[in-house]
Amino acid sequence: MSLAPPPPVPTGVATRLLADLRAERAAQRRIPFPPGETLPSLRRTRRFNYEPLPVLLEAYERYGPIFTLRVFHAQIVFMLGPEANHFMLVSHADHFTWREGHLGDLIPLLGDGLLTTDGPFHDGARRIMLPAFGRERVAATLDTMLPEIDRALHGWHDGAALDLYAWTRNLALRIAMRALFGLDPDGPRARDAKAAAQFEDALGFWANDYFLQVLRGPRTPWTRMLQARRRLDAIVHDEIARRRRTGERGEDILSMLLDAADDEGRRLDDDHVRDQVMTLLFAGHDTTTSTIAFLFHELARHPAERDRLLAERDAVLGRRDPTFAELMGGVLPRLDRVLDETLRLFPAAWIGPRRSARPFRFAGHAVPAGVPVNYSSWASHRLPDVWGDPEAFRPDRFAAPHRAQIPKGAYVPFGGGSRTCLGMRFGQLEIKTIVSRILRDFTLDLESGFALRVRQMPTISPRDGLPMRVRARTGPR
Ligand code: HEM
Repeated sequence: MSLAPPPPVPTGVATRLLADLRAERAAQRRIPFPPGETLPSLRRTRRFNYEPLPVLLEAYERYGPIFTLRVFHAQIVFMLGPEANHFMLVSHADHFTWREGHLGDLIPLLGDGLLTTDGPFHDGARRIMLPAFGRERVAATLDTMLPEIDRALHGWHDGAALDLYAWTRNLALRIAMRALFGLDPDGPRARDAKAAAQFEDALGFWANDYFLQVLRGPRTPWTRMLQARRRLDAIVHDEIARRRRTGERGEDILSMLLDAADDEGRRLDDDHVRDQVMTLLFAGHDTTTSTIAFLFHELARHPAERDRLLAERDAVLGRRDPTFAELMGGVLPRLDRVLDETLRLFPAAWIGPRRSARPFRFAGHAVPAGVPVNYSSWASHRLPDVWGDPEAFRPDRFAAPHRAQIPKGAYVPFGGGSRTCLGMRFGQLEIKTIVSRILRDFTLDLESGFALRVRQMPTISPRDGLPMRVRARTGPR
């Protein structure tokens, strides 16, 4: 027995645009939107597309924790700050849907995975998948990560120049291919090596300017994305069929999902397994990669923090690799704080797009049903009335006495409530393992003159990569 899939969502640009406009008009007739900037503006739209953070912070300053901005064609309600995050993620999470929000744009690539579904279908699938992300399962992935990191570090030497973002992206994709799909990029099956490239091709769609994303027809980014999806699907379905036929199973998530069932014996059918694994790849790849790049960017700009981190690593681990318990059990508190602070300044999944499922009130304003409502961890993490000196990189804000003073809902890099990031533990482990392994032998400096620019689609990442210079560490440890 499998879960009944949700109804399809139209993906045509014109259909979606018209549906948005109709929903907006119907909603507005009943309840006016919260105050804000609601007239169409190409300038605002472009600015939001390229630098959303200042746009959101300026609007917060002007209108408070709830406001409306017209971006592209649609009026979008934004809710920022601790109370807003708690409202959307925890206390009133059932007032919002994901599938009808902008995450629905991902359906053509991801299908009906956790990011694009709601209600019993989502909750049932999440229950079936949860054991695959339990402590022991995630701990076992360390055996996949460490050799891959060693392989990727081969060739690093004192003075080498590299794009750390591109390096990490390649490494994280190889880890994901093994840990999620059980595919071996160096194995005898040539198609295993191709899967990563197809996925990158498909993902490239969201890196296009929005105005290019809406184009349809031959040779458009849309068509290229669909072609890459078809090729990737062929590989994944072939692998699912092979595992079903042979009974072969491994430590990877795909293997687990093929046999997983909930208490009532419900299972994921093959299409659903495909959608979920693709969703995990999508949700985990860019987020992890960007976080590592941002972390090394901040360490390079704050040598005193870097030195403290190196001292901790050397004292606890010397030259050996960390264990899962050490990485995840608070034995390396500096590493934990540096990661927390990196995710405060640069929470990769920076926006949580939803649609209101019913009318509600927040902070004295009414919001109609059926309209886009977003929270933003990125903007919430930079509010000056919540975070002292919000632009400064200060890992010690997460040290024990200060951490307790962070208001509930203020810090949400992994979302919150019953839909908190499913891969949080896996992502944290991967990031800490890679960072800690690099720091065993190397430090990294920014190329002189480099100035970080952030790209925001679909997750935030360094727009121009991260050119860095390797310095080999010397001396006993
Ligand atoms: C630093 C790394 C990561 C960050 C910052 C991050 C952040 C997030 C956030 C903020 C959400 C909630 C989005 C919302 O509320 O709209 C989320 C959901 C999710 N993440 Fe992550 N993520 C990371 C790594 C991963 C990894 C490695 C995986 C998978 C292996 C993953 C899988 C998921 C899934 C499946 C969901 C949807 C959960 C649900 O709706 O039930 N994430 N993530």
